[in-house]
Amino acid sequence: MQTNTPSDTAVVSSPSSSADSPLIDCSNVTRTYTRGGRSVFGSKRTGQTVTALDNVSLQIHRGELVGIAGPSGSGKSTLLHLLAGLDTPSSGSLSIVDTDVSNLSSRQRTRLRLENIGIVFQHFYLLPSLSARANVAIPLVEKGWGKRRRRERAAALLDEVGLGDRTTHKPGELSGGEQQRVAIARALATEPDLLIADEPTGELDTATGETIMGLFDELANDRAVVMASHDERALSRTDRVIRLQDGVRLDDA
Ligand SMILES: Nc1ncnc2c1ncn2[C@@H]1O[C@H](COP(=O)(O)OP(=O)(O)OP(=O)(O)O)[C@@H](O)[C@H]1O
Repeated sequence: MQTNTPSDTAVVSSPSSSADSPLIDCSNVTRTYTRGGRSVFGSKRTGQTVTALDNVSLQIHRGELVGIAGPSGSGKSTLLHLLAGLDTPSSGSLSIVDTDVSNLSSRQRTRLRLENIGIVFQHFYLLPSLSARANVAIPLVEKGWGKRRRRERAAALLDEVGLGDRTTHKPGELSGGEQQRVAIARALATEPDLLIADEPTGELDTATGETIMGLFDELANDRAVVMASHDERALSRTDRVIRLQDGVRLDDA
């Protein structure tokens, strides 16, 4: 388990933040990559430098279900990783849940994610040897909760996503849609304000994808849900879609 210094906990937003302020405030964000690390130089491709995101601005509020779309290589994952606090911009400003993430250390971003952000991936990433309930409880272990409290909370979350009768099943005994719902329940364990999902319906058949989108729609009532997707059917269920091409927002171009 990770121990946190006082400066780590200081990054967590205060509950006094305004209800109207955006959960995500991204202003003129650029992210460049180089093969050996990040670069401060370059536009588009210069030698080994790639501009994956180019001067992107957006705001996302509580209550919104927002899609991020674009062709392969357009910068969706790069943007999602920034919004999830997994990465920091090369330039520009990015605030997540009233916290300026631009200059946070990796440890401080870990803390921010644990307190405020749930993440769902295309491939679920459940631990195969653990029950659905134990998988959902993993973030609560990191938060230091006792076993009984963790089990109760995990069972309640599985009930919330319609898997109340599957708590002791292992991932291998569940369908793809059920596994994704376990992954969503796990992402919700710490009651995050922000749920980030990368291709959440990519592994699922159409009907199961629809079920997951219905769940996201409900979950966005009292938090923000942001999902990157190639799936136009899933994107049509969102409140709005931010479209990227070559790292640029199409509606800004
Ligand atoms: N770690 C990295 N190092 C170097 N270049 C990278 C890195 N990650 C992404 N890129 C490049 O940045 C650009 C955007 O990539 P990104 O993965 O964000 O696109 P994407 O829209 O998510 O694509 P896909 O739909 O195929 O997942 C691409 O040109 C990609 O090759």
